Amino acid sequence: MSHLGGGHVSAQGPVLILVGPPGSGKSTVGRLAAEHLGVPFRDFDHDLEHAHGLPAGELVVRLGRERFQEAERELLTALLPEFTGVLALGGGTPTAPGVPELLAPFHVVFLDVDLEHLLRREGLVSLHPWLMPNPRAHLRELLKARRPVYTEVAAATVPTSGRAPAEVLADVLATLPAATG
Ligand SMILES: Nc1ncnc2c1ncn2[C@@H]1O[C@H](COP(=O)(O)OP(=O)(O)O)[C@@H](O)[C@H]1O
Ligand SMILES: O=C(O)C1=C[C@@H](OP(=O)(O)O)[C@@H](O)[C@H](O)C1
Ligand SMILES: [Mg+2]
Repeated sequence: MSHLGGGHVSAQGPVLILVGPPGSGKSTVGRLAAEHLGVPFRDFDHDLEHAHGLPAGELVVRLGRERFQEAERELLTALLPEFTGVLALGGGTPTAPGVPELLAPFHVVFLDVDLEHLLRREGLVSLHPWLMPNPRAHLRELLKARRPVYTEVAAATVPTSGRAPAEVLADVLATLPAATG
């Protein structure tokens, strides 16, 4: 259970927010969850791309991590009050300064994955050029550093290693408060 969120789910804003490392399945499962719930789906990486004119993975390289995170916080601040569907965040978004506080009123679920399964996920390096030159070492450190942050902002953690998106979806839906689940 999140210390920041404390289970206070806001009536306004996204009904569900997915967090987790790149390749954990936030976009895939988020889309399925929105379909199941009959609400709109929003991929935060696409919002960033739309606002800044470059795919999120390239934007990290172009702006550097600090300015990328400022851009993320700014966009998220604008989006949260006006979007009521399912939101898949970027993998690094919860680690941007100020973002855990922004997420606190909402129902956040952490999609967890272990390193070996993550490395097998399709398109990982081409979508995330900043993982080069050693994606394995980079992801190992990234998981170690970020797991506490994901856990802190989320009300629930759903394991995804070796599990199909439909199985993950069922677990995610089961975490929702009764009125929306
Ligand atoms: N549970 C899963 N098992 C295997 N592959 C998955 C799973 N979830 C997603 N994928 C695949 O992994 C890749 C990354 O998924 P994506 O949803 O884009 O992750 P994220 O948005 O968290 O970066 C995609 O090729 C997707 O089809
Ligand atoms: O983990 C990260 O730092 C990032 C993850 C990406 O999103 P996905 O997790 O949806 O791939 C994207 O926002 C950007 O490349 C940075
Ligand atoms: Mg994604």
